[in-house]
Amino acid sequence: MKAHSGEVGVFVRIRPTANFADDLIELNICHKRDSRKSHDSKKSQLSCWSFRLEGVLQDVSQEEFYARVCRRVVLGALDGYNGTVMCFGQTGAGKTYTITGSTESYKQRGIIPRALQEVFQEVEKRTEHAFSVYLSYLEIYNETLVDLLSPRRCSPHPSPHSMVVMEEPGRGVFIRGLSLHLVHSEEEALNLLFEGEMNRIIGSHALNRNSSRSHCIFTVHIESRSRTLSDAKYITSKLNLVDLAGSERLGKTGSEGQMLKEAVYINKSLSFLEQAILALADRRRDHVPFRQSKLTHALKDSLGGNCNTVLVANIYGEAAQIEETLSTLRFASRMRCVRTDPAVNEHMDPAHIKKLQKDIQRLKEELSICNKLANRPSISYESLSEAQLAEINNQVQRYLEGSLEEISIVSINQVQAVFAQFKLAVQKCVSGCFIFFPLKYLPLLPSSPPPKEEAFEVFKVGQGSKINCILKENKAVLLERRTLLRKLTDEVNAVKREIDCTTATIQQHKELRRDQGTPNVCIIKKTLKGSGRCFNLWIAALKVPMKWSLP
Ligand SMILES: Nc1ncnc2c1ncn2[C@@H]1O[C@H](COP(=O)(O)OP(=O)(O)OP(=O)(O)O)[C@@H](O)[C@H]1O
Repeated sequence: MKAHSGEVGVFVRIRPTANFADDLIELNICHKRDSRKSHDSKKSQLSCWSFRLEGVLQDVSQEEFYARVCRRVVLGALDGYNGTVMCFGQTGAGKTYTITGSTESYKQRGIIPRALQEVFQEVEKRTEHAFSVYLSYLEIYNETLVDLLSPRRCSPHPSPHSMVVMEEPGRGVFIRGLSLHLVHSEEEALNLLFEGEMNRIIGSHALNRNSSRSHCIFTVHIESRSRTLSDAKYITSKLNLVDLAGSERLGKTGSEGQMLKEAVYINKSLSFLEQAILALADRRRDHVPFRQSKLTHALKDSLGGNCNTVLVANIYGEAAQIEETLSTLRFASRMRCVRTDPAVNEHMDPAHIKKLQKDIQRLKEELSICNKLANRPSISYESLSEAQLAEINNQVQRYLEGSLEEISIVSINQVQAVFAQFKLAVQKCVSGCFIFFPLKYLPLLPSSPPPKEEAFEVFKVGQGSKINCILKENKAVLLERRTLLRKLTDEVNAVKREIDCTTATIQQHKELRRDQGTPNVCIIKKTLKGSGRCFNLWIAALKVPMKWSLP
């Protein structure tokens, strides 16, 4: 169901009477602008008032009333929106009849039993969700909080003072000490409603034989969890059905003694309610006096805010009650100015969160054992702080600009952050946003694949710079060795030439000596070193006489 944001829904219900004051009360359904016009034109005539309301219901059945005014609030509560239906008006005008209904016939049952029926019918229909429904029934009598469903009610010393209106962030307003009752069916819920009704304080005066002497808040607390999604989210809502005590003119009701005291309390708390509504309706005011009375404090988050709120103004249609009717309608039109902004009450299940946290811890431990076994240095899996993210972004930016050679990475999350930044930079570039890329980094862009040689050059000055250095060093060593080898070859060739000459000379001597005597021969060992290797050359030479010379 879509939430109705904006104003509080305000409806008027007229108690049936044979003496409807047609000459005093005119029921008009006007276009908004026309209605304002008529209001302005009648300002000067003090005896005429015009009120703009969402609907006026006269002689409507309980069924039609529920369908037109309450159904959307009840269905909203099943969707997770808080809802409030509140009956306000003069004593005897039909508030209890509207909220609870008459026990005379099933047809005359009021909003509460119909809402309970609707809730359990919907619970049956919405099989994809598991619903929990709890009920509470609070009475505020002479500024005292009373639990109408308290299990301790029958005890000889029930303690009404142990209940307190509390506020907690995330929980809103609640009554500490008020009993909550889990109910599984409409029947169980109705039994509790009747039990609470029996405990209400009723008095009798001239205008109402069964006058409620207190304010009553019947609350249906709904919690729903998805059966199909196993997530930690769940929604809650409160449906408040409020039967306010009736305002009364003491002269008319003739209240005395205890009844008079009750009437004073009732009128005072209703006046505080009016003050709170005035403040809520005035957008310039930032303080709303909710704590002036138990009633306003208990209803703090049920009068506007994130709640679907409906006010039913119960009035008499008789001339004798015209003053009270005017006062009720004034309150109703003020209530219309209260802004609402209904929102679903979504929560995270603390037990589920705890379980997930435990799972994460266990997985981290397993991962750390795996890393140890795989001889990997300790890798951090912690998520990055704002400062760490900013540092990574800065490094990526400098890397892209060419002022940083390497991005230091020590964790998996940093790798992800770096990739995310690269992706962002590429996306910006592709989508036409200006970003500075030096020429050598352009090959990073998928839209312009570089030639191999160019890519190698980029590699040599970038990531491959170390390898390039080693390559250069090795080249220098090889060059040095080549020079040495050339020198050695020259030497060997010279020696060889020497040997050839010597051999030729020996040959000549041999031929000469063949007739003269024995030759003088020895072995010369010559060692040459070069390029880290030893070249041993064994050279046979002849010791020639000093007088011997090369040709
Ligand atoms: N719309 C209605 N149709 C039939 N009977 C009604 C209607 N409204 C009120 N009544 C009857 O009028 C009488 C007074 O109504 P009810 O007790 O609901 O008034 P009330 O506003 O709750 O008064 P109080 O503030 O004193 O408790 C009851 O007998 C009730 O049945």
